[in-house]
Amino acid sequence: MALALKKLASAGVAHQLLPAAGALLPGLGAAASQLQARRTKMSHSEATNTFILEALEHLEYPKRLRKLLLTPEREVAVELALLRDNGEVATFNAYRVQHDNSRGPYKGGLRFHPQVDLDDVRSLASLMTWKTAVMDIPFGGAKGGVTVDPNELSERELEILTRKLVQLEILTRKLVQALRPILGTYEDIPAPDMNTGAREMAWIFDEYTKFAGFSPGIVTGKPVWLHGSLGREAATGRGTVFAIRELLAAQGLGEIKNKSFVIQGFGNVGSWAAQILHEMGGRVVAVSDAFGAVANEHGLQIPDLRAHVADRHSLASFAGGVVIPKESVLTVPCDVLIPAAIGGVIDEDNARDLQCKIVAEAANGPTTPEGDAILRERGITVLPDIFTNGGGVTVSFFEWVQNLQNFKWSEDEVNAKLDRVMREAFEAIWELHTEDKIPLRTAAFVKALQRVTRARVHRGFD
Ligand SMILES: NC(=O)C1=CN([C@@H]2O[C@H](COP(=O)(O)OP(=O)(O)OC[C@H]3O[C@@H](n4cnc5c(N)ncnc54)[C@H](O)[C@@H]3O)[C@@H](O)[C@H]2O)C=CC1
Ligand SMILES: O=C(O)CCC(=O)C(=O)O
Repeated sequence: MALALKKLASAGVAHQLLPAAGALLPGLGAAASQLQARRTKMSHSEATNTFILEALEHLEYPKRLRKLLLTPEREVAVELALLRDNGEVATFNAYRVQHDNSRGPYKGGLRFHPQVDLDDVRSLASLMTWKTAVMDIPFGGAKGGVTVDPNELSERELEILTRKLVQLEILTRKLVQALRPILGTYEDIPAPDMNTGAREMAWIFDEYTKFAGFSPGIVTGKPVWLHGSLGREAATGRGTVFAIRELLAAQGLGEIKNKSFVIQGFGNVGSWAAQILHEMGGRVVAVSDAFGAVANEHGLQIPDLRAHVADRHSLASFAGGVVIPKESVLTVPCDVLIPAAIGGVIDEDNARDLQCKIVAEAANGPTTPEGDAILRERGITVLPDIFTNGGGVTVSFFEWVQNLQNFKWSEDEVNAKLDRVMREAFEAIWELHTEDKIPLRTAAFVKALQRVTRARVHRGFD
């Protein structure tokens, strides 16, 4: 605690915060443990707030800041109507939550998933605030989502839905904020997340450009031939691998070569992480997606598996491995387990069954607070999501910078810059972790809270 406060003081903030130290956040520890003690499952945002509250116990911040840090600045919910190919009208709920912009424009992905709801998006938006702060890139945090299963929409309908989302967001925010649209190159910049990618980002760019004129920086993760950045598609997976490499070195466990990995989720993040681990000599012994799982204790031939899936074959029909139940993938023995799909998959029901030394959270929010407590107890190191998957938003930042400059960096340049950002972020949280003897997740939240609070306090509250 002392160290964290000392660091805050050296950042020139403590003098503004410490006078209120008498008004320490009372009951924070109690609140966190009450939440943990609840028998019913926490919502996604309760889970995220539990981690924030735990980190706040290491920072003597005045109570008045607590609500500011825990709750989003703006939430917009819209209903999108879509004329289906069969002539019927369907409606979909969509959300954009802007959590914090103390350090820069709101930034965060847009997810199309049947389980999306406001609480989910709220939690993901908060994680973006802490992620951009841990990575030390000048953005805030936001997230968007549409409650839809894109597999049930034709390609034509999906495009219409995306266009409507942008139009309705701008329209709704204009209504709420009188003339000030909430999306903007310097306001709120969406990006890919689950079930969205370069195709959807191209539609968003095109649609927004109709309102505001040529605006490549309005969205990141665009196709490379349409103002996207080289390296963005692979960036989250690549950053995850860099994060694991740093941890292995810091723990004296050696290199990625010959280590074994299991990956849940074989979409953008999971498949790129698998590819890069494979190129570095790692053995990916099992992978799963929403429909099945495949394993090979000698290591799957990842380039062949990626080609197999790209050819629209099911993952489980890959001949180079054996089919296993997809639920069992988390408990396959390995050095490093990489959840790279949905949230809340490691919980109190399965955390005792994991057979890995490290969990590298490529997904957002894959571990519940209850699951996290069990992993800590078992001595399994968790590389937290707000650092591990920060490579995506980091290269989004690079894409945005290139767009602002109308300039293009080489892929090597992008990857080298990503490597440096990941290393510096790791060093910062590793230092707190070792000096203050706190888990890496808590260290990451403490570092992020310090950076966000410092910016907010120095900007003032008027
Ligand atoms: N795309 C990006 O740049 C970033 C993504 N993330 C996070 O990474 C995770 C994955 O995102 P993407 O790869 O972009 O999504 P994606 O849509 O490309 O792929 C998701 C994968 O997860 C699988 N999946 C879904 N439900 C599953 C389940 N219940 N069990 C096993 N597999 C399941 C899908 O079949 C698919 O293979 C998400 O949590 C996302 O928020 C985080 C940072 C950036
Ligand atoms: O690339 C971005 O701006 C954000 C990606 C994202 O949604 C995430 O990191 O969770």
